[in-house]
Amino acid sequence: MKKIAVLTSGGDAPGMNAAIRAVVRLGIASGLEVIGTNNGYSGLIAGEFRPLGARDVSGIIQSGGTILGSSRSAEFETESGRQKALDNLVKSGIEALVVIGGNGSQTGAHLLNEMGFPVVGIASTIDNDLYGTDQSIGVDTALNIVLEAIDRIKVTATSHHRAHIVETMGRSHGYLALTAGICGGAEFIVIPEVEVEPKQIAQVIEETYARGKSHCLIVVAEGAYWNATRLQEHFKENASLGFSIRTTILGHVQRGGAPTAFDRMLGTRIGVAAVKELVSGRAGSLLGLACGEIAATPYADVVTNLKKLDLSVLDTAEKLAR
Ligand SMILES: Nc1ncnc2c1ncn2[C@@H]1O[C@H](COP(=O)(O)OP(=O)(O)O)[C@@H](O)[C@H]1O
Ligand SMILES: O=P(O)(O)OC[C@H]1O[C@](O)(COP(=O)(O)O)[C@@H](O)[C@@H]1O
Ligand SMILES: [Mg+2]
Repeated sequence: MKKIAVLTSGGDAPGMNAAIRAVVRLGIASGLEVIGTNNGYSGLIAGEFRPLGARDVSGIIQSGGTILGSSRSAEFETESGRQKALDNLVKSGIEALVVIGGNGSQTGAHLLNEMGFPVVGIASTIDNDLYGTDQSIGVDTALNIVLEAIDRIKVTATSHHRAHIVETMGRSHGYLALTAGICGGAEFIVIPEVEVEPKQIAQVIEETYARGKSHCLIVVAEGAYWNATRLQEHFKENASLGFSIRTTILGHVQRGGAPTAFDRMLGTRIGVAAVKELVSGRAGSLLGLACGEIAATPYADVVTNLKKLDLSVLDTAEKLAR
């Protein structure tokens, strides 16, 4: 193998740049030419390739985002779109592809690999919803950003004896909300995996005040039915509840941070493993973290399994916040 390409796809995640740097530098050290694809699968379909040298990845390990750009490409979800991408790779003499991205991106990567083109994946999404890795690149940084916000919100909530709803990202997975809720001492956590009714939340708030607390923090995942917007509307229309409530939706601020040491290390380790996988002639798998080690999981397993969330901690979290 002489020439490989790398791309970043889906929502950007802090630590993607560390992974790009590792792929480029270890690729070059292994005698490979490394090509960067701009803007994820959109760039692959448009044939937007550029050679990446060691200097092109200087000074990026400490930066959030991705120097390659990212996208969500509806065209790549079609067979004709993937065929265009494959034709561009072959035409450019590229022999293998590294896909840095989340569950959607890795599903696309699997389909490309099934078309006979060697692909390896690097687990990267702040949602931590990707099967085949204990933790994806970007999760640790996003969590720390959420926690900084929660700690600050708690200060003002306490001063004003308020209940405060904080919404985290998490399209359909509650990992960020659950973990941030535990670490931030939330009195109640709302995640897509567990159904709740607003009256349960109202009851928790009332009980929290009755126990002598001067704030009540509710952390909700954006993907839950009762997200911050719905809860805010619901409580506004039921103002007779007798408590004052405020809402903060954290949004994209969670994704744009400088990567923590953990995410720089994770990006570096998985990037190195991806190059080693290709150099050894293997492909068709996702590289991620399993019990502290970097491990490869076949794409066939990655795309047919859902990442599980440990729901037992939800109950414990609420007990610990009493
Ligand atoms: N089922 C699929 N088949 C082919 N490509 C897909 C599929 N799902 C997602 N993709 C591609 O991966 C891109 C990124 O996926 P998305 O779910 O938005 O982000 P992430 O990879 O971060 O989860 C999509 O825009 C699309 O191009
Ligand atoms: O940046 P966008 O396109 O608005 O997408 C927002 C979504 O991306 C995420 O931040 C990350 O999701 P993915 O890793 O699946 O791309 C979700 O938490 C959120 O729902
Ligand atoms: Mg995803």
